Amino acid sequence: MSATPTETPSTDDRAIKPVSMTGYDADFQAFSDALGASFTRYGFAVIADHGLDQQRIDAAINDAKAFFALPEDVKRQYHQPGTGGARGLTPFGVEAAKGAATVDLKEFWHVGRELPADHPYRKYMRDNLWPTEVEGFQPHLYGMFEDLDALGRKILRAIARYLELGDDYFEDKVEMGNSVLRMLHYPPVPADAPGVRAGAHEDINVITLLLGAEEAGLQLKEKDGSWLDIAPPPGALVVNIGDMLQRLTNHVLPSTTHRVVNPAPERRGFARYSTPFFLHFNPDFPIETLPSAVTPDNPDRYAGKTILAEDYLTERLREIRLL
Ligand SMILES: O=C(O)CCC(=O)C(=O)O
Ligand SMILES: [Fe+2]
Repeated sequence: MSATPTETPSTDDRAIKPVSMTGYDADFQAFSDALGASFTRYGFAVIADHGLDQQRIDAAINDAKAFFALPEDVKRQYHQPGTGGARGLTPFGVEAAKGAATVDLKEFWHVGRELPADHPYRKYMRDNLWPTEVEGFQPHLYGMFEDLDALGRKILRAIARYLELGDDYFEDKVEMGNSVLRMLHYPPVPADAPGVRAGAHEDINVITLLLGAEEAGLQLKEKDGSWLDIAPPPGALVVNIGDMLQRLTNHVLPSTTHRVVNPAPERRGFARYSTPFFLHFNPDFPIETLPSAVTPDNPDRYAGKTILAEDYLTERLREIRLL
């Protein structure tokens, strides 16, 4: 059916409706119900009024842009091949979606948690790398890591409420999580570019908090196989469920396939910058199906398959060519 001139072609009645973070303090139960309903339906939610300090975010994003603008040989000093891409730069043309024939059209920088000198998790987490070429990079990017870590934990309280687990269920399971902030750069796309900016994939972690998706391209896969534009309003936060939480909840909360397609011809000359924060469990957390998520209609899909978060992560990084 073709659109009549009075219709707005981009309006899709399947579109995700934003949930305002102001509801978190005003009516936590209603906020948690709305968020949980969005995750159950899409595996995604769009959060308006997230309350993050915009100046701190802008400072970090500007530093990332300055880093990506450096010469390739300077940037490559911060690439550590064979280490899972956990810290520093992963250059253009390395990461590919699981099973994909072509690589993604992106480069990215990873920041992880800073640990005290003698912390037992040091055996799982590497030290951060910090480029000396961009002044302020370290405090700005680590500030953004901490802000998103704190917001992610708040959002997990709402997810715990929705799942009737006790609001602080996730607290001690993620407090030293192996989370990473990914500063992503998708360079301008030539008219004949093969592949897509990011191939269809699911996120590995617990939840992902994504800023910067207002530059078009992000789509989620509906159950009928069609692709739905996510198109958040400017400044909104996109949150999605990752495979670890899907597994813990026996797929009650789905980890939905998503991708970033190349833009329309008039936007192909523009770079895209986005910043997912992949919130992870503590590395030694055993992911074991929640008893409350097992019902006669939804029998345990992972009976006898308890796996440590760290082992699950390693398995998945191999699949996406980062290990
Ligand atoms: O760039 C985006 O909007 C999404 C990126 C993404 O899905 C990812 O890096 O896992
Ligand atoms: Fe993703």
